[in-house]
Amino acid sequence: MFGLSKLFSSKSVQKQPIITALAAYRSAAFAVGIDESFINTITQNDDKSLHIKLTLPFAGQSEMPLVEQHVSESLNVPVTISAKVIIKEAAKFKAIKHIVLIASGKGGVGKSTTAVNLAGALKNEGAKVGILDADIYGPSIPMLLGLVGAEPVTKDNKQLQPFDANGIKAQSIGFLVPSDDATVWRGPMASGALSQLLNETDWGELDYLIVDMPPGTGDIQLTMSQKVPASGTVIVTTPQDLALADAQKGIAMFNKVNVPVLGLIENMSHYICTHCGEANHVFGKDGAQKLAHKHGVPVLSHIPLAIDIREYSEQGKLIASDNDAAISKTYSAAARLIASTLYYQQHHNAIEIVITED
Ligand SMILES: Nc1ncnc2c1ncn2[C@@H]1O[C@H](COP(=O)(O)OP(=O)(O)OP(=O)(O)O)[C@@H](O)[C@H]1O
Repeated sequence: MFGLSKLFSSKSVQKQPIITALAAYRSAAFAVGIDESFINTITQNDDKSLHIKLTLPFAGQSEMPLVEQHVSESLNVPVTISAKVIIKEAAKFKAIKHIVLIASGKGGVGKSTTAVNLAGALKNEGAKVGILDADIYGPSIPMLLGLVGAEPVTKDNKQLQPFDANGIKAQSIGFLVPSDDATVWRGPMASGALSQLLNETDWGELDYLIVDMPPGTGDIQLTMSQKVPASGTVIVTTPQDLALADAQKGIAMFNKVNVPVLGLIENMSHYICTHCGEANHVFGKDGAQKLAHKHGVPVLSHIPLAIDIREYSEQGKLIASDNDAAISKTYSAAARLIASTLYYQQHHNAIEIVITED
């Protein structure tokens, strides 16, 4: 994409070893390495140390310290990397590049908690992010983002202004409709309200809009999924058999309406004992993995059952945005993987996924 000569500020820099080292980097999100086309400039300092500027086509900034370490060890010189995220794909809806549905087969598995924290993590990865709470049965995003009591504001009496929750643009069906009314909703009504919120909110430019869907796989969820031009869905489940059986119905529903299932997130996957540090599989083990394998989709993350997650949520704070909280790394890794999957889904020639029996 760039003329190679333009990449290097000094003619004496050996280009190929740097390109090779970047290409050889491997992680879940950068499964095929850092492509040459991501390189913006490379500068060599007097002391031979290198500074590499990258433009990432998906949200993945926080992985750069690991890339620095890898390239530095490969070349045996100190390396610093700065990266900005520019998603070049065409917007799929207004100025929104990707809409990602966060769904669950049944209620109470931690879908909304996961949705807001993924939004926070995507923002930390350098992306412009919004969240739309479409859970008509119990819109909890305002509470999770500390926006309880906020009143929606319109611009020129036409467009609804999204709320700003620490840089995340947020909108909720709960601001418009009292949740008690949801019990009498039908599919067309719910999907109409969702379309209205999507259309009439002044989202501006967004890289990722996370939609917190109502739990379940009935008529309402089906109609809503058909209405949204989604790039993909993430299904949240717990390891319990019942939740997994419902998650399976979720996969079937999204297959039916041709929304790609990006993967499963196993929430409340295990509990780390605060005394001995051992992982206890309170609700069962490997269930999501088996389900994922059966349907040829990945497990994007195993999020532990953690008191911190609940406590932050109750205070309207995002644990994923607190770099000091160990769990934030789990949400970041999941967010990078979702962003990378969305990118490679469109640039699929670049990657070949082989699923083996072991
Ligand atoms: N990993 C976790 N560790 C501890 N508590 C969690 C975790 N995930 C979610 N919770 C807690 O579980 C409860 C249910 O979570 P949440 O509201 O996100 O579920 P949900 O699937 O969106 O529910 P609903 O389907 O009713 O909308 C909340 O009290 C939340 O704080």
